[in-house]
Amino acid sequence: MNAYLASVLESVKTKHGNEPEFVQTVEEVLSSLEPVIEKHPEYEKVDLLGRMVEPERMFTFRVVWCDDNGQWHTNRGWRCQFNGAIGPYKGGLRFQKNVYEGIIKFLGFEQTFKNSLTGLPIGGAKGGSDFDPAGKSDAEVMRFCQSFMTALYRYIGPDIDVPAGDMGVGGREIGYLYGQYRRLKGVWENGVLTGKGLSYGGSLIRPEATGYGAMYYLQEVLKHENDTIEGKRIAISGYGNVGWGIMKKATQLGAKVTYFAGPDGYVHDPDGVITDEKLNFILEMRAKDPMHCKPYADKFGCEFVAGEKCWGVKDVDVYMPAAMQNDVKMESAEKIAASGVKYYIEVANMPTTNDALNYLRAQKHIIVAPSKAVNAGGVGVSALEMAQNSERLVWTAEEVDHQLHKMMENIHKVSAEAAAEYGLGYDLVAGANIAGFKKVAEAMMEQGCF
Ligand SMILES: NC(=O)C1=CN([C@@H]2O[C@H](COP(=O)(O)OP(=O)(O)OC[C@H]3O[C@@H](n4cnc5c(N)ncnc54)[C@H](O)[C@@H]3O)[C@@H](O)[C@H]2O)C=CC1
Ligand SMILES: O=C(O)CCC(=O)C(=O)O
Repeated sequence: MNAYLASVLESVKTKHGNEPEFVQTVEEVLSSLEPVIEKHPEYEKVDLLGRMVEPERMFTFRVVWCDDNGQWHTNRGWRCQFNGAIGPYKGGLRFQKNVYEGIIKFLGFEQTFKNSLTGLPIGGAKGGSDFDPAGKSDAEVMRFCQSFMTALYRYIGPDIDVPAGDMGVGGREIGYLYGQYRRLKGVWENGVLTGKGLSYGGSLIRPEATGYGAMYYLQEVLKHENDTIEGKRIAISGYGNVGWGIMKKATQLGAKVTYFAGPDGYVHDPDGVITDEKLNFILEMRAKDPMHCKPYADKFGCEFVAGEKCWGVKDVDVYMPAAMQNDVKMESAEKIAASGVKYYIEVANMPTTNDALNYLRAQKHIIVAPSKAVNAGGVGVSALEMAQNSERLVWTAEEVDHQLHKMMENIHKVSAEAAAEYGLGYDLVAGANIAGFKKVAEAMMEQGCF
């Protein structure tokens, strides 16, 4: 690694030794940037990379709420406004027990490059809380969200910072958050949040956008390989918002999800999750209990393998981890490589550890696509929601879907072109990092040092 890159990485490791996920993503991105840094020695002079790995600001706040039994609880909330060089800060909120600064920072860093790849004017941010919505009543979630927004509302706005959903934050939470924002500000500023309900400014297709976008990206990879989507069998992890979108779009395109994994094990449905009955059951199942997918196997008479992941199954054509970070470690990567599968398409944010990712990229028979490109359709449609809110218009589902499709084609194209420009062949991982980096770097260079 070039000396400047190595020194930036070393300093991140020293400063953030207790935030391994953040160190991991920085290492992954920087390891792709060597040829760009060699070509642009001016970046070192202004310490562009040193500035890029430091959030513009990050804050922590107390969130106090009362449960249905009258017991009060104290959680922590965070917002990390990572990089605003190309647009207002933009990125989701994650409510999950294990959330801490390192998770929020890793997600904010990834978001900066992902948002740049969409081609739209949105900077990178992320936020969340160590609050776990699982098992809480609607009233408890509402009180939590109201308290969270009371702490956050001064620091966000349609032209400042626009949160959205991520794990544990869906339409219900966004509704409560927006209600509290409106109550506190006394203005109609629905562009302050995305992923809203349709009755108050949400965009058609936003709930499906990340999964649909991932499938459109997969189609571009298949086209590149002179292959087609028809009949492809897909194994995924996660059956949340993103997994469900993949299942729906796969069915529409003539492919099918035949394996899906949850925290309790994995389901094998050789017929595929393709009927409305099955897709709706998934929605109900996750609303009731996001930790168990076995009820699907019980209901539809499929095989369920408890406590295992589906990485390594042989009768699929595509793997798409769509649950959480570091879901695929070295041991799973070896099984995936041994299965002979050709397409490894990351969907969740950073679903693969760096050693596993590098191992998979080194396999000649596997094409690896990186999450920050593949899942960018979600935030991309969030930006389209912001555009609709600004013009006070509502676009049709066809219009949004069309724009999403074009966006995903373009993300694949610019990533492949960036890799080719630096002599890296069809390396979609490096290509996405370089293409995402270039726009942010140019904007930072033009705006001066701060
Ligand atoms: N919602 C969105 O629009 C976007 C989400 N993402 C990323 O996609 C991933 C999934 O997000 P969502 O579907 O929105 O979240 P979600 O909360 O709706 O669903 C997460 C899913 O992961 C499963 N899961 C949790 N722990 C697991 C474990 N240990 N093993 C296997 N499965 C497990 C849950 O059962 C659930 O099905 C996350 O990494 C998120 O950051 C990325 C871009 C946009
Ligand atoms: O829609 C958004 O603003 C953010 C989506 C998100 O959380 C992500 O891209 O990881």
